Amino acid sequence: MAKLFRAVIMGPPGSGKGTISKRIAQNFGLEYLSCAQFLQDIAATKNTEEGVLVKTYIDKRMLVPDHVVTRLMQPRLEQLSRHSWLLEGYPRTVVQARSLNELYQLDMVISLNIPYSTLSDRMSDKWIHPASGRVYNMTFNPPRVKGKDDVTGEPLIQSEDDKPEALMARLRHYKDVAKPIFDLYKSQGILHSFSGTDTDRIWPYINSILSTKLPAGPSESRQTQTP
Ligand SMILES: Nc1nc2c(ncn2[C@@H]2O[C@H](COP(=O)(O)OP(=O)(O)O)[C@@H](O)[C@H]2O)c(=O)[nH]1
Ligand SMILES: Nc1ncnc2c1ncn2[C@@H]1O[C@H](COP(=O)(O)OP(=O)(O)O)[C@@H](O)[C@H]1O
Repeated sequence: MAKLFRAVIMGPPGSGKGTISKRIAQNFGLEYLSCAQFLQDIAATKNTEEGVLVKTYIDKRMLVPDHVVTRLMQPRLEQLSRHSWLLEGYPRTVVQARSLNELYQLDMVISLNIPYSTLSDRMSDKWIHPASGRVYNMTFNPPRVKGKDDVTGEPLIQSEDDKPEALMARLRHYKDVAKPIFDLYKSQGILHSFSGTDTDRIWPYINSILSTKLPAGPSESRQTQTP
């Protein structure tokens, strides 16, 4: 069996992690696991102490404590142990990064470096379908019918979190928390940063570097969600 590939994608909110992850998963047949989606699914479906705890943090827009996320992620990653994967939104703290390092040797960490003004413009154009987490952008990937989710036809909303002051605070937080994670991955020689204002311009660089490490594959990809 070919060596399995382990990758992580990082970037501030709105930097295009989800958009690029889907392209990577489609082109290279990796399993793509969004930690936020995974936690949201647990909060929505698991009526356990852990599910309720996770929901409390998500509702308060606070990071779920490291030991809880790590405990939940470990068995999920175990399920994917025979696949190559791409993680989005995990690790989010250096403690999570160290826990992940103890379990897996990462091959590549992709960091998206997008200017604030671009993030802010994107957010003002961003609409979401709250029930599914599907994300639209009125210029980049508009819904088929204005203001309606493509799958359910339900109304789309704009999130309070994406308004300018909230975005600035989230960005500041991201920078503080991500810095030691970058230092760690830099010291391992696996950090690759991509800068720019357009996903479509960054994508060819990511695609070409991944092509040197991975065979382009018939897609076994799907976004992996709840266990
Ligand atoms: N205008 C524009 N919007 C983009 C671009 N790339 C992604 N988006 C949109 O920006 C928003 C954030 O992208 P997403 O992939 O969800 O970023 P994430 O928060 O890092 O996962 C979404 O509404 C995307 O459709 C781009 O190059 N240009
Ligand atoms: N790696 C993680 N560690 C802790 N909490 C997380 C992690 N990833 C996601 N979350 C939780 O999921 C929520 C939604 O995550 P996300 O969609 O990335 O939005 P945000 O950019 O507002 O954090 C976060 O507010 C947090 O409660």
